[in-house]
Amino acid sequence: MTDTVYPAIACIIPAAGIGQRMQAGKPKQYLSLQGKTILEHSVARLAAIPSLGPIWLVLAADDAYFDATPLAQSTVTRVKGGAERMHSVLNALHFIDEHQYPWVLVHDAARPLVRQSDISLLLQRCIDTGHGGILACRVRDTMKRGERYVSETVDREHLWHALTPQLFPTALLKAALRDAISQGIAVTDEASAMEWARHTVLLVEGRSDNIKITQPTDLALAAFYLEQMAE
Ligand SMILES: Nc1ccn([C@@H]2O[C@H](COP(=O)(O)OP(=O)(O)OP(=O)(O)O)[C@@H](O)[C@H]2O)c(=O)n1
Ligand SMILES: C[C@](O)(CO)[C@H](O)COP(=O)(O)O
Repeated sequence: MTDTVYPAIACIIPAAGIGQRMQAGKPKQYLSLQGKTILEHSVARLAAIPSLGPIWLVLAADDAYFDATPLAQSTVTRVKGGAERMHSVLNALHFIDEHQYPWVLVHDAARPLVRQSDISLLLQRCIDTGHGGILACRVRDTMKRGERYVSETVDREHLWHALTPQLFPTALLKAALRDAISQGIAVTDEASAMEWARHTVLLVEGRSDNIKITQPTDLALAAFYLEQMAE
């Protein structure tokens, strides 16, 4: 990390999901990866970066696991989650003063493998340009549209997988997320709200091993990637 001086950046980690697709019997952010919970890994990735400010951790109102993790003794601020990810992020934004923290970074608890080098690149590109942005990786497979049959092959030339972290000016994200949600816009990530509000969103190419733990096979893949990182 260079000694670049950045404006104060608040961090939000949405961790209030139930991990239904993981079928693990507990929220996937509390599954173990090399002896630590996925949540601990994701928090540690952000906490290791000096340029990032305090963390607002969004937990389910009925979370029954957090207090048993070492994070219960950490300095993270807990916020109550909402019905969907977008509500959880907006709940956290309500506690973040945009004058104190002009930028906010949002990172999924379910993405424990993000590299500091990728986060540093995102910070640099966004703060240097003044535009918010997202880590993303290019689509490498041929993309099809359809259900039971192919209806279309989609040109993948300019297609990306949106990842996290996603980094935006706090005031702009607050307004965009609030307005998009109130108008029923489908918001699956922060960038969707910012695009809807017609703000520029930078695409910052990141590593494809910054996977989101979503389905059962992802845990073994994450363990493999983590071992590769240690070497
Ligand atoms: N109401 C919600 C839903 C999701 N998340 C968080 O948003 C991130 C990405 O969401 P996803 O991968 O969909 O997690 P889940 O919603 O738990 O997964 P599923 O859809 O399989 O239940 C996760 O860290 C999850 O904990 C959240 O904070 N609040
Ligand atoms: C935010 C995100 O991780 C970007 O790819 C993704 O949109 C989360 O989607 P999910 O359905 O909530 O997992």
